[in-house]
Amino acid sequence: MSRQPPIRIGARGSKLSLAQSGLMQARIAAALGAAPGEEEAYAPLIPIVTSGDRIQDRRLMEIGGKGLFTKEIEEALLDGRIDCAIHSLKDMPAELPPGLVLAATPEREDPRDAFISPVCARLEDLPHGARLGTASLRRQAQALHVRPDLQIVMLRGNVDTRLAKLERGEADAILLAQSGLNRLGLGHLPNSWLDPVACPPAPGQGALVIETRLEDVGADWLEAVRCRPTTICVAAERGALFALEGSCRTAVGAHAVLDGPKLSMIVEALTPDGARRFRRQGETTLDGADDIAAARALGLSLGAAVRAEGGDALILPD
Ligand SMILES: NCc1[nH]cc(CCC(=O)O)c1CC(=O)O
Repeated sequence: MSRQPPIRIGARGSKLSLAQSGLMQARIAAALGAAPGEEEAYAPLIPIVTSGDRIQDRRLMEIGGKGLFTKEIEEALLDGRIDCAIHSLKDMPAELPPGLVLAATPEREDPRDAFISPVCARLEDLPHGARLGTASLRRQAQALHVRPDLQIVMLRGNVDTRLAKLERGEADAILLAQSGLNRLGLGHLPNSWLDPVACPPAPGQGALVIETRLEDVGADWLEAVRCRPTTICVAAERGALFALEGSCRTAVGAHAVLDGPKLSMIVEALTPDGARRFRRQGETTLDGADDIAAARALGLSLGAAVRAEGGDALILPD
């Protein structure tokens, strides 16, 4: 017998995290049989502050990596204080603590990176030596690959903070995930988007994921929010991440698309300065037997090929 309501949802306090948790709260409550207005009774949001939320001024990788946004939430899950947590899939490390699982992935939002600038319409059009604000090693390397003249300025913080820094002139342009902007009601801000094949986004970008304890993975309410095509695509992308030992210290992009039974994907990794880029494209036809494993295998093999070619040059030294 799986857990009955209430299903307590652990939520970080950032605006984006609250927006994402709010979206999923409505879906989960509906799956549990809640009528409109009963969301808090069926699926209450439990606020949790993480170390990552408290530290805003240094690069993620310098302060301990992706795990900083998930550690306190995962402790609450393991202690039984909450029953699930909603994350951006791209923020999840390749491996989870024992006892926890990424239990369900709903429909993916727009996976692309968006370009926002008061100066010009596209990344390619930035003036020589312009300042691109980002704290993401992948965005830095991908931008420098096409525009080695650009100056990268560290622009960390949540979406609002980064937009405010752009407004104040701390950078000439920034790159942000379109999905996050959409969820915050700011989807109209970008001037243009990076092509996801030419410049693949982070593995899993645009997808949310529900993390639970292992024993709850079969619950009916989880089944109700799963999206099969998204699950297949992100299995491939996270396979590539795993093969590349992806962390905040490697610039890895992966983008998978499912068209009927045909799964195609592109994987790339770059040296942090963007000077060298290693890419593999591949596809497989899914036969319905174990599509998620087949998708992950495609990502693993393309990722391993990129890793073999790029070697240690792909990893940012300490
Ligand atoms: N690293 C920050 C982060 N984590 C998840 C998102 C939103 C994108 C998503 O849902 O994948 C963002 C903002 C951004 O990259 O612009």
